[in-house]
Parts: sequence; C-alpha cells; structure tokens
Amino acid sequence: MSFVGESLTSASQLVFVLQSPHSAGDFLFPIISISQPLLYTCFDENVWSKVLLAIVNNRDHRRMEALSELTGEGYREEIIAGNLGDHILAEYKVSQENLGDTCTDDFWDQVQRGNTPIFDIFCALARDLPLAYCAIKAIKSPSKYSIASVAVLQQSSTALRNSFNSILNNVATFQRHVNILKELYSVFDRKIEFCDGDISYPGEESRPTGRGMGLELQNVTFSYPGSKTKTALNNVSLSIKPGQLVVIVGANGSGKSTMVKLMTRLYEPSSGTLLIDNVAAERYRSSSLRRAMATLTQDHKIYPLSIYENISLITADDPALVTKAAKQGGALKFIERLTDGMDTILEPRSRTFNVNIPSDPAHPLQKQIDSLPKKIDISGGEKQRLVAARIFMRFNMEEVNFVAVDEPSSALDAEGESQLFNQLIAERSGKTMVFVTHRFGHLTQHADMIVCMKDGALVECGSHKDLLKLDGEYAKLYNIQAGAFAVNEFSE
Ligand SMILES: Nc1ncnc2c1ncn2[C@@H]1O[C@H](COP(=O)(O)OP(=O)(O)OP(=O)(O)O)[C@@H](O)[C@H]1O
Repeated sequence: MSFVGESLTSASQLVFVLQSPHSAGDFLFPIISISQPLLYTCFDENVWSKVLLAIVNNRDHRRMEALSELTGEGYREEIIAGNLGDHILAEYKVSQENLGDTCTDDFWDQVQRGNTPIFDIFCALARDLPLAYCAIKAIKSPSKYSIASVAVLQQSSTALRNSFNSILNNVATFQRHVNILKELYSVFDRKIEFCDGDISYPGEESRPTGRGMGLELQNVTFSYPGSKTKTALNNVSLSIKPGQLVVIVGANGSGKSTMVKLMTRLYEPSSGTLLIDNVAAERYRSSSLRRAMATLTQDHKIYPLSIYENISLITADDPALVTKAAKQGGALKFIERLTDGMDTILEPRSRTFNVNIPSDPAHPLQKQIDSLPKKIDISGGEKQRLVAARIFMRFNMEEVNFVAVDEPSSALDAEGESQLFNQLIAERSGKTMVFVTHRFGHLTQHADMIVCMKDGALVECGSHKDLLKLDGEYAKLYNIQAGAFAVNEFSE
C-alpha cells in the first residue's frame, strides 16, 4: 500500500511539474528534480541492499572480547575471590599488543568510513539543483518568474532554517559529548569503600600455623548493601582452628553462604571482627590473603576461554598440572571425549554480521554460518566437574591453606559428589576446610566441627554425635534426611 501510495504521489507530482506554466515542455526540470534519488539508486554502495556475511576471525580480537566479558557483573565475585584481575589485564594487554594497529571498530562503522564524502557531496548538490535551475531561469527572464522568485525565496528561507537547526543540534550533541567525557573522568574521583590492608599474608604478625589458616568471627553482624532492615548474619561468633574441617549446615537463607563470603573477604562485616591467624582480616593486603584461599561455590561459571585455560587461568601454564587437576576434579574423562580435548572452547565468542542471507540451508553463506564455531553443550554435572578441576589447580598449590567449598555438588551425581569430597579430604594435608552442604551423609561424620545456622544466627556447634544428642536444629535436619532413607528401605 505504501509503495502504491508513494508511486501515485510521485506520478502526480511529475504531472504537476510538467504541466506547470513555468516548465511546460521543459523536460530537463523534472529530470533535475529526480536526479538525487537516481544518483543514490545507481551509485550508492549500500550494504543493506546486498547479501552479505562478515565474520570477525581475528584470534586476538576474539580473545580480548572474551577477557573483557570476564569483567562483567556475572563473574565479579569469582574474579575477585580468585585474585584474577591482574592476570586477566595482563592477558588482555598481550592480545592488544598482538593486534597492533588492526581496527577494532564495529563493522558498520568501518563500512561507513570506507565511503568517501565525494558521493555525498554530489548528492547534496543534486538536491539543490532544481532550486538553482529556477534561479537561473528567473534571472534570465525576470518578468516571467516574479511569482517563482517568491517561491525561491521561501525555499531559501527553509534551507536557512534547516541549516540553523542543524547547527543547534550540533551544539546539543557537543554538550552531550562533553558530559560523557566528564563522566568518564569522574571514575578517578570514585571512592573505594573496601579498605585494603598493608601487611602481606602470612605475615610476621600472624601466628605460624603450619599449613592451615585460623579464622575467628567475633560478634559478626552483616546486612547486604541495599537491604537495610534484614540482617543476613546476626551476632555470630565462631572460632575455627588451623587445619580443622568445618561443615556448615542449615535451612535455605540461614546465612551459610554469607558466612563463607565474609571469611573469603568478599564482604566486610557490618559490625564485629574477623580475625585471620589472630590478626584483624582488614589489615592484610587482600591480594596476598586471596592467594592463600581457594573457593568453590555453586555459582562458579565457565569462562569463555578454552577448557585448558578454564582450569589453568589462575595459575601456571603447566599441562601436567592441568591434567592432574582435571583428573582430581573428575573432569578428565569427558574432556578426553571432546574432539579438541583441552583446547575446546565451550562457549566461543564469534562476532558475525549478516544481511539479507536467505534461510535456505543450501545457500553458500548459510553454509558458512553453519560452519562457525558453536556453543558446545555439556551437562550441569560436567560443568561442575570442570569448575572443581579449576579449584584443584589452586588447591594443589603450596601457598593455599584455606579452602571454602559452598555446596558445589548440587549438579553432581552421587559418585561424582563422593569422589569430589573424598579427594578434597584425602589431599587436604593440613589445610583448613569449610564446607557448606545440605547433604549430610558424606561430610558431617568426618567433620571436626559442625556449625548449624538458623535465620542468620549460629544456633548449634559441635561434633555430629554431640549435636545429635542435643536433639535440636541439626538433629531435626539430620533426621529428615535419615528418615527418607528409612522410608525407602521400608517401601522396598
Ligand atoms: N546479594 C544479596 N543481596 C541481598 N540479600 C541477600 C544476598 N544474598 C543473600 N541474601 C539474603 O541473605 C540471607 C542469607 O543468605 P545466604 O545465601 O547466606 O543463605 P544460605 O544459608 O546460604 O542459603 P541456601 O541454603 O539457600 O544457599 C537470605 O535471607 C538471603 O535472602
């Protein structure tokens, strides 16, 4: 309908121009009038009218994109806890240097820049050609063009108004750009609320502890930023001795993960104190403290890098160590099944731009699209094994003496879970370990201490036997799980 409407409008305008007393019989004028659209149609290099596929295949550029994605919200806690910031930055710089002068601008910007302004200048001139034509005619025969000259004047004033408008728009755009620049530089004025200490861990002041880390929470209360009324932890005091295996249990939302986040210094207590090896935690330089910690949580993500780097990113580039960690995490079998093994990128970042490509699978560009690297799906449990391998990589390092494991086994099968826990326990060689779990069977009976949480408070603390005798919250949770097995046995 729109096409028909436009065609009718054009035809009637053409008839009007041809019948006009000033241009009767003058075919040049209507041709001049439509010269601009004709120029565009014949000579414009318009990508939208083509069938086109553009692919970013520069390895370094793709790596830079993947690394910069790691600075996003979703990975933040993990990157901070793993002390990965500097490493990612260094890797990014290497790729940036490899990239050299290669342009990284968006595809459309590059196409735009490829056009010289000459064509646009011709088109702009063509737009004003009818006006110039009328003016020349009016000068040549003033008596004939007295009314037309008024029209010309009116058109000139319209043109003047348009150009003035564009100047004002430019001023507004300029102001907007100045504001964006100001915002950019205001980053330097941001106050960092997290206070970093100035002694390294293990420092001279921290007690020599062998291989484990001693942690003590003294009357710790914590509310998440933004939730002013609800406290996630309420006046919690707990002492974990170097080398102890501690299991934290409790109902959903009782504050278990929060406690681990405070111990690993992802958050600071709102009040109360955290002592690490008898020294206030905030006195340590956080990077040195985190080098001594390894955390495995349920939220760990797969990085958009190769499997090898997913395991080794944090530490050394040593294939033997990476294979050992993959084995310990229970990931080696499924990695070996993948065509590219350790080099597989599970979630590759590929940038493509396609225009007007028919969905016909036989079309050559459609075949190209199909041959691009795709996301390789692995199961939730396999992902968790991969993340576990990453933690083993850190775990195997001499300097790590505190390991926090926050319910990483939700997607693991029973065998995978028991292997993971057994490996961690067997190889802990004196490291302090804190496990958060809902499944009691494997861990609580090995634990030196069980901490039972309820509504943000520490309600019970002791060994499995002690807490069962107490017949309180822990016994209630334990009996629910034990009862489930009893019912199953009975029904069989
Ligand atoms: N990022 C957050 N912002 C605000 N509130 C939060 C945040 N994370 C947790 N909370 C709240 O803090 C309380 C304790 O949460 P936490 O995750 O520590 O519980 P949990 O015992 O680990 O639970 P689950 O067993 O479900 O993992 C909950 O009430 C929860 O809603």
